[in-house]
Amino acid sequence: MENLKMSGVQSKTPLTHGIDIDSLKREHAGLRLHEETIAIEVEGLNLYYGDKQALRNISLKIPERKVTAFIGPSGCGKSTLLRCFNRMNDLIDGCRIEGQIRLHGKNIFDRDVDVAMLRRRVGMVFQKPNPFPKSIYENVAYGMRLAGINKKRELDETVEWALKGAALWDEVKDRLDESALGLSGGQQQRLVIARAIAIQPDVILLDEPCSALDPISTLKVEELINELKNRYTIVIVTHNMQQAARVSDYTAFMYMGDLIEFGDTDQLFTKPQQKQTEDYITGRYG
Ligand SMILES: Nc1ncnc2c1ncn2[C@@H]1O[C@H](COP(=O)(O)OP(=O)(O)OP(=O)(O)O)[C@@H](O)[C@H]1O
Repeated sequence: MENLKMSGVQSKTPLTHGIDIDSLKREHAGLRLHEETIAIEVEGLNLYYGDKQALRNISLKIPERKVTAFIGPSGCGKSTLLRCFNRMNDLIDGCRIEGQIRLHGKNIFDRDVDVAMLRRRVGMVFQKPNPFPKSIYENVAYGMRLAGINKKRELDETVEWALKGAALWDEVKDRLDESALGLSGGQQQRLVIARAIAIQPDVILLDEPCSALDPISTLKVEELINELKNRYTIVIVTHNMQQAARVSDYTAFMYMGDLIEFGDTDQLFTKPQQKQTEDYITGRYG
């Protein structure tokens, strides 16, 4: 397995966080990272906010059309790493990055990369649903309009397709002209996901997408993630280890800016290779 440091835990330890991985419906047992097609390859990534180093020599490969979760205690750098993938950190004063991130082989930090285009290919959904104060329809059509698509039929078709893809169509098809702000939090989050997929990205970044949602909405978004991975590469930051175990194929455990362990989710939760990973998933810290 790539990127695993091989010292550490010898035997399986009972997991006190109650993650009963065997009882989860795992369609993806027996995944092998070295057999995957890689969508994003991170190599020797260091990131500094001013003098403070937030990411240390991170290297990992994110497989295409799978769900990869980043877990770890608060402040370990999960969101920072996620934000690198569509260069959102470019917007932060004093942020400096070394190393490479290749999206399908092309370094996203190369001078000739069009950042607006990169962000179309690598969409992002945040913790708090952030629909625009526009109609449901216009929220989903927004990215297409920005791309110069104005034909009503094309817009109608894509809006319907994206809302269906985000498992929201049935709930909103009779109120497309109403304000998106009138939707529930869970519906708003699925709307934001519909807005992201309407422009047909390659990758969807989800930064704690369920932390502001109730359990039923969370379940719907998790089901949606499971469906979307047939078409998109998904990277999710989550505080919730049960959620990482439920939705992801691969998991990266980070601690204080370091990538401690990365591998098949089942393996990481049941047979962690590193003592720090074991301590975290058994609730000894974090
Ligand atoms: N814009 C910023 N300017 C300066 N420091 C920052 C900035 N954003 C994050 N940091 C620092 O970088 C480190 C990593 O933060 P980051 O938000 O990536 O962690 P995280 O693992 O996502 O945390 P959480 O789970 O609490 O969201 C932290 O020490 C944080 O204080």
